[in-house]
Amino acid sequence: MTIVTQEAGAPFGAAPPSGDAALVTEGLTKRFRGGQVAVDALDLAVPRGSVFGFLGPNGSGKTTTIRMLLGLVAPTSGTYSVLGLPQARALPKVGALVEGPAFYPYLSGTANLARFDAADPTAPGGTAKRRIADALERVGLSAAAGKRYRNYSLGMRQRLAIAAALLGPRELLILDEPTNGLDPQGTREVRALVKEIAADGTTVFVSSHLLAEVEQMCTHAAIMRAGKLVAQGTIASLNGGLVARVRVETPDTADAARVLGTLGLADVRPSGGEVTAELGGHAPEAINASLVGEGVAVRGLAVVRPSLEDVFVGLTGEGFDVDG
Ligand SMILES: Nc1ncnc2c1ncn2[C@@H]1O[C@H](COP(=O)(O)OP(=O)(O)OP(=O)(O)O)[C@@H](O)[C@H]1O
Repeated sequence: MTIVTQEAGAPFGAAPPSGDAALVTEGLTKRFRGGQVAVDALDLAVPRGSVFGFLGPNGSGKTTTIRMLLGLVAPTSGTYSVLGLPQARALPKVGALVEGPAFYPYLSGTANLARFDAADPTAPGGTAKRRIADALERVGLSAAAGKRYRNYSLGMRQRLAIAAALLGPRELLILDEPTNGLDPQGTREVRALVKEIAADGTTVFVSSHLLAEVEQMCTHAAIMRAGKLVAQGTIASLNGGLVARVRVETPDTADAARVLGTLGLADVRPSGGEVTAELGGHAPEAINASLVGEGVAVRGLAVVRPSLEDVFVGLTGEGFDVDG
């Protein structure tokens, strides 16, 4: 699906090439009445087969972007393409979870999905039973299929919501903050499920305000701040812009700094009780052996790898504040 919109008076642009991308946006912008720009000239490219983390503090424009991609909100300007198909053909191949579906507490998982399926005009009625059983199986709820929804744990409830998004063969699954409000167990269940779904070949586009979650669950990420894209790419490439450092805890900071310098480590920085330096290609155990061999009292030695939070801070000069 390729949707092209225009600013008043502006010419229509060409649809972006979708190539091997599940989602592409070019200059996608949403300005709400009252003038607030929720999404500002967003250029996204989501490769097929990726688990793509759409990361940003609350209020950074994630939900608005997802609503535009699903045709729920009209963009002010810009273009987007879903699975490289016309909208009517793309949407049946897209499962989405935006604001959890309302389930009936006194109905079973199966009965809830049946109601959900019956409300979808694009779902073929004759295969409903099979598709519901398959969806429940896919999210690991077959054994609890006959249990009432109100007796489900938080994780089971969210897995049922994801099952509702998987009631047909999907090439793309879009999940808006799927772990929000879950307990730690439910969060683990949903993260594991996302990985399983992706392993089956479905592209997963998942929004989150949790850096660590995206780092653990995703192959790629885009980082948003105040409606604008800050960075996107593979998790490794995003982190790769920053280098790993070694941190040595020692009372002998001057000696430790000298040894690290002799070994050829760059950017050696001694400060109260510790010395840090760029790890480069050095093996931490070799660094430790050299320090100890030179009589440095090593109390601790750690390799500090850059996180997405460091990337965000490096690019924006701000902390990643989840409250936006
Ligand atoms: N219908 C609307 N009318 C006016 N402003 C809106 C509307 N919907 C969202 N906004 C504003 O647009 C900005 C982006 O909101 P959005 O919900 O897309 O962000 P988000 O990153 O998904 O955050 P959250 O995780 O809190 O939902 C916010 O400042 C929000 O207040």
